[in-house]
Amino acid sequence: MNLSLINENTEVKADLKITGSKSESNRLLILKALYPEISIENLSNSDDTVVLKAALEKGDGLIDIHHAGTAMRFLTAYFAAKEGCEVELTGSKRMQERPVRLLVDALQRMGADIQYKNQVGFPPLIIKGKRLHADSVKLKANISSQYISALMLIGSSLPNGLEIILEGQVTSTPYILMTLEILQQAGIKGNFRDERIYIEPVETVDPVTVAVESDWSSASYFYSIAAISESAEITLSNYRKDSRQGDSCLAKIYEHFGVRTEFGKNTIILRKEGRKRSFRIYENLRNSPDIAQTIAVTCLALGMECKLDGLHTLKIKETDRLQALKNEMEKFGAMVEITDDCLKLLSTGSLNRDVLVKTYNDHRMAMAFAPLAFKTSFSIEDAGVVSKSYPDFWKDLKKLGFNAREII
Ligand SMILES: O=C(O)C1=C[C@@H](OP(=O)(O)O)[C@@H](O)[C@H](O)C1
Ligand SMILES: C=C(OP(=O)(O)O)C(=O)O
Repeated sequence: MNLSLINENTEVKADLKITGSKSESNRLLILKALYPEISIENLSNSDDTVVLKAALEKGDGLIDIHHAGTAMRFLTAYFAAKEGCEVELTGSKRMQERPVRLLVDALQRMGADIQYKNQVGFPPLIIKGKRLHADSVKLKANISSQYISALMLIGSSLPNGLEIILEGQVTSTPYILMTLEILQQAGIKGNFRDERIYIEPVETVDPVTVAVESDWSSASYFYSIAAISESAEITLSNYRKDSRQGDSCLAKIYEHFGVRTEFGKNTIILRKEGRKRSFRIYENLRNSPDIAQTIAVTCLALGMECKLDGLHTLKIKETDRLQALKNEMEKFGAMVEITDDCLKLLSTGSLNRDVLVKTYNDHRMAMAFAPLAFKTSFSIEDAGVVSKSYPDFWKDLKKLGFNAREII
């Protein structure tokens, strides 16, 4: 499905309830599989959560998790430690290019039986679940925090718990802290000090209900909309000021673009307050890589320059996001430079019209470019990709007055 987009209504007022965080949901689903006493509220309706839930229910044989990175990494650890199960864990063509070697190596050192079906280091994986006995494991921490979270999630089910010693510069740290906080909320003790994580062994937990906060990465597109609009009052629920999602740093970052966040009881209200504060912004996004595309496109729409760095993980996500951003922003007339971990938007003249934005099977490409509809008319290819994290995205955008029309 390709969508043509335009929004001539530059004043937005809306009230939306965004689906639960897929990161929180996917952690809780793994924990619930280990400890059925856990109940979950506000579970995400994203494809990535739906496939993870189905995989846990299936439990053996061929399991295809499509594009879901957290599902691939969390399930690798989960099935490796599940005695007696036999699974071939695979995913989309892109998933078969996203590395898992560091995690598989660590699990193998812990006694796991995992083999690569095709290329060493990449899915599909053939996993024969075993009781793992290791107490301690070392892991390089600069490629993906998902490997670390995967081990943390199974740590408490091992006889002596698990110590994880992190090597190198830790990336996406808030996701590790999110895992720890969710474990603690479920009644599992653990700590993370310096480069060492420790998760205590736990056989059963007391019945507990954990509420998933709505997804902050999904909220980023409304921050961008507020920034680009003439006036905005967008109420989003359910959000908390003391969020465990690192992308809640949006509230601070979007002050540069004149967007103020008001925290209510379980809502945030985004208001456009006058003009952007500068013509150039610099952000290191090592701790919040998923909002890089949103911020880059906000700058493009507002004719601002930006330097975004700490982006070394973007090349191994749903697509090479640095290259994809450069390709698509340049179609609008921007000058963009990229390196292995940095994107610089150098200048934008007047925005070209009638561009076709490619999405590269990446939900965030579609959603990040959508707010540009305030400034120019263009189309988005394969717009259905948004369902990976936010299936109702286009429906919600229409509530804000966006004209999104399906084209052939
Ligand atoms: O643990 C998680 O839920 C996630 C961790 C991050 O990945 P990396 O640690 O690979 O950067 C993030 O980009 C991804 O969308 C979700
Ligand atoms: C990178 C992402 O997801 P995953 O790694 O779980 O596929 C994302 O949602 O932006």
